[in-house]
Amino acid sequence: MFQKDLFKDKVVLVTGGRSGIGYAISQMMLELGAKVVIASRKEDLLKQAAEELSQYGECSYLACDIRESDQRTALMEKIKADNGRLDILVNNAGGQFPAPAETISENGWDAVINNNLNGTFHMSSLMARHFFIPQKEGCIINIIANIYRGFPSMVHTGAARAGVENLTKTLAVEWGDYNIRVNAIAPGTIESSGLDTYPKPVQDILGEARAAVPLKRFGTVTEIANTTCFLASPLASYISGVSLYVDGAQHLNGGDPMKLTRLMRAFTKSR
Ligand SMILES: CCCCC/C=C/C(=O)SCCNC(=O)CCNC(=O)[C@H](O)C(C)(C)COP(=O)(O)OP(=O)(O)OC[C@H]1O[C@@H](n2cnc3c(N)ncnc32)[C@H](O)[C@@H]1OP(=O)(O)O
Ligand SMILES: NC(=O)C1=CN([C@@H]2O[C@H](COP(=O)(O)OP(=O)(O)OC[C@H]3O[C@@H](n4cnc5c(N)ncnc54)[C@H](OP(=O)(O)O)[C@@H]3O)[C@@H](O)[C@H]2O)C=CC1
Repeated sequence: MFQKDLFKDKVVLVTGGRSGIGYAISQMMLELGAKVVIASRKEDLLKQAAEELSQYGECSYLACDIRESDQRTALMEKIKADNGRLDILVNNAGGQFPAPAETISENGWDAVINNNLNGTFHMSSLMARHFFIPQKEGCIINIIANIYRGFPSMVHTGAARAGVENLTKTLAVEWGDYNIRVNAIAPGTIESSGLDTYPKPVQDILGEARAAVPLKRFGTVTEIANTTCFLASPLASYISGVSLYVDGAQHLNGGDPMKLTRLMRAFTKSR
């Protein structure tokens, strides 16, 4: 759909690029000519993904927990040593667990905030200071979630993603001085490996949730990759500071938002 060499010679970092949405983004970027670096925690799976992705172009990897400062620095140093620059950062790594708010422990809250909010900000700041600001050019895309009506069953990630939505606006303004564009994508429910990690109550409501989406289906990883490539490309050269909902209008009408919370309460009690 895009011009074949759209990202020729561009260096792209995709966090969480070993699976699901991040993998699809990495594959599409490679097919469009970019050099892609993927990073996530599980080194074996990451290595395997980088080997598979190498059939589409130049893909390298480094294990990195985005919550750990020394690991983020090692990633930045590798990109500098291998490529000397970075053009596009896709903050896709993230995750959470469904749980009624009253059951979330302090550590559970902190783990999710550190993952989705702190990890995203620190990665953006590091890459901006070392690459985008000196280059006077850069592009950041933050993958968030559908938080339009809060996020019942996942209060921690709702708060974290709202923080990222807001920092997207602030950084777009502050870093406009350096010709850095910053945007976010809010996927609705996407058919991806990520969904398989969720417990039974989530699996039980998926049919009903799918039917409640105005477009009557969940999204695909390719649809999120398409949007990422559009926002990262010159086609979007005047777009900065926006959060684009890619969700078949699910944020406007997506069924009973409390159903999962009620099921999770019953599920938690039964364990
Ligand atoms: C209709 C459904 C719509 C869905 C829309 C969204 C979909 C997606 O986002 S799909 C992508 C999902 N993928 C993932 O979420 C996978 C990644 N997730 C994680 O890695 C975890 O959720 C994590 C962020 C919490 C992992 O952090 P980590 O530091 O590795 O976690 P620990 O095991 O050390 O636990 C820390 C703390 O958190 C508590 N905790 C972890 N899991 C749960 C759980 N399922 N339920 C309750 N509490 C949990 C854990 O107990 C620890 O707290 P303490 O016990 O108090 O120490
Ligand atoms: N699928 C969906 O319906 C939706 C997904 N999202 C978000 O989109 C993103 C991708 O999700 P999806 O592909 O579906 O799910 P996956 O679970 O497949 O992807 C999550 C990726 O993030 C990596 N990751 C998680 N935590 C860390 C960390 N601390 N440091 C580095 N890497 C990490 C994981 O790798 P590893 O385990 O090796 O670290 C994995 O590659 C996530 O942020 C997710 O929350 C948002 C809305 C809906």
